[in-house]
Amino acid sequence: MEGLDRGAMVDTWLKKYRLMYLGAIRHPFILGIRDGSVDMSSFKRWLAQDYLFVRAFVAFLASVLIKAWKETEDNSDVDVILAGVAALNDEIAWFKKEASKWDVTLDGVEAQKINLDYCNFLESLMSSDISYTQSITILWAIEVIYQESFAHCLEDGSKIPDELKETCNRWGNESFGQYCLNLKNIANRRLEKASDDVLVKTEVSLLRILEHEVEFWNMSQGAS
Ligand SMILES: Cc1ncc(CN)c(N)n1
Repeated sequence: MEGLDRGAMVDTWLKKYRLMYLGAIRHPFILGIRDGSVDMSSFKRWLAQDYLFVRAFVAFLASVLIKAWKETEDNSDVDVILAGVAALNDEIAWFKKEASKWDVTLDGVEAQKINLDYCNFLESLMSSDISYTQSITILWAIEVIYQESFAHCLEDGSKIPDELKETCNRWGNESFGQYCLNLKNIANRRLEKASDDVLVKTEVSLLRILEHEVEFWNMSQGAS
């Protein structure tokens, strides 16, 4: 597409959809964690539903890993994604531990419709018809929304209850921030050389991710 600085496509999109992005990273659920006013039943609902989402996300991440292995020349992209797979392994263990701390049952918990819709969308992105460029950009978007949301909870002036600090650290810590930056750099590098068709498909799916993420927070606060 003419007139676009493709080297920083992701940044261009973040500017273009700034309000939607802010809706995802400054959602009232997150602001409630930051100022300590969060309703604990919402937090518990989020915990159980996010555990289910993360199990689907593992499969999505595996699909991105396979695409990176097939479509890149050296090992650097695969190594970045592999670090994400390792982190997700810890994340699953953390969800189980956190759930038992809050007396939340994970076995047999049913996904709510909003969660199911999101997981179905994620599954559609695992198809081999979806390019590596689109997949890695989507992976970055999903991760950076959590990273920016929870990092905000840790910024100056926050009043997070002690028992939620670990949750905020999980996604708000510096090394997760670096992982997101690595994903963003890969996405920008790929988008620079992408066809117009891939660019359009990626932009459309990015918008859908923003919508699903906002809906996910809404669901945590009781929307169905
Ligand atoms: C809904 C959602 N979005 C993103 C993430 C971060 N992996 C997550 N755990 N859950």
